[in-house]
Amino acid sequence: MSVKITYSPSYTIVPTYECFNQCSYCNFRVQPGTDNWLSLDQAKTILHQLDSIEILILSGEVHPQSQRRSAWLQRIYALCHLALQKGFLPHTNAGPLSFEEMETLKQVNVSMGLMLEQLSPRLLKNIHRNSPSKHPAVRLQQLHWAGKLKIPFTTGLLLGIGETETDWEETLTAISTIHKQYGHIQEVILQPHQPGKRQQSPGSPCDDQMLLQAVKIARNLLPQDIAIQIPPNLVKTTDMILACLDAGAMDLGGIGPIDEVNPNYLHHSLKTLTTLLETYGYRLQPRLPIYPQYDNWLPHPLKKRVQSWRTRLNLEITS
Ligand SMILES: O=c1nc2n(C[C@H](O)[C@H](O)[C@H](O)CO)c3cc(O)ccc3cc-2c(=O)[nH]1
Ligand SMILES: C[C@H]1O[C@@H](n2cnc3c(N)ncnc32)[C@H](O)[C@@H]1O
Ligand code: MET
Ligand code: SF4
Repeated sequence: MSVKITYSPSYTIVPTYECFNQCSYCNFRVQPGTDNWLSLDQAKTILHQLDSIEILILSGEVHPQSQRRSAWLQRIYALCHLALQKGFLPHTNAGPLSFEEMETLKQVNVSMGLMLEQLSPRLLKNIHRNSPSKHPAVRLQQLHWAGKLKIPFTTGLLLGIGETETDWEETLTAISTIHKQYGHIQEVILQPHQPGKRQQSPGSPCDDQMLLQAVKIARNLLPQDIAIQIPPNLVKTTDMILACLDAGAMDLGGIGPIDEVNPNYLHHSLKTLTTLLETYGYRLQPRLPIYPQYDNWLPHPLKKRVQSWRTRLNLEITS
């Protein structure tokens, strides 16, 4: 029997690129007030033409004390609601939220996410010196709140931003500890930092060997029920994708037409990935943005939608 590797057929919708943080590696953000937020009409046009399952709502951040914060959250809510109406399954990563904001978005998301990145406070002195929402305590608290609210959650590490292997171990151990308390972490993304054309300072890329080493450490430290995800478009060689799978990564994340975070790195086609994996004894299969063990945590209307997608996917896979 071949080993199953999953990916999520996904499309990324960006409510706004504006962000009050300035992470030095970011290729996504624009200055607050300089872009038009995505309107519901624009979103309708986009959704109309898609054949994905997941809609990843990925946003730049409006300051928590800004007068525009509630309009921003309402827009995100409305976009998720629209995606649900059109039959898609939303997953939001809009940076840190208040407890009430998170509770509100739970009603219209099948899962949510936030990268822990790295817990080390050292990074606040350089790459995160102008990014209040990258404070490790703020991000750890998000993981606790998501657990309390029973939100299936995706988090991860950003690799190659000036941290050490000991920092990885600390961050992974923190994720394990929180998961043991609430049981809500469905997957951990190991995200190799790759420089793009728009970022403030070039930074050095996370090389493939470093990623492989991180996969090995993560598989050893994380509980078995947490999946390890790697982004195939950010790994330089297909040999290294395979090496990461051999080391215990079992998911390739969202695959769609554009990687909004790293637009300079194209995804391989699904056909290429499927054939590559097949050749080496793996089976690439689509999955939903919520892992099955969490279906019972969903508000009733969302649970019904998820279950009908599961039936559809099972029929496709077995036919
Ligand atoms: O669901 C998520 N997808 C993340 N993605 C995935 C991505 O946005 C899309 O799902 C696919 O690339 C779609 O094509 C990232 C991609 C990158 O290149 C760099 C960082 C991320 C981070 C996240 C993330 O935190 N959550
Ligand atoms: C959505 C997530 O994307 C990650 N992120 C932001 N910029 C980059 C980059 N250049 N390379 C890889 N990951 C990045 C951050 O960790 C953020 O939380
Ligand atoms: N701003 C959020 C974060 O950094 C999500 C988008 S990053 C391109 O966590
Ligand atoms: S990585 Fe996220 S938080 Fe940092 S500047 Fe970019 S959009 Fe803002």
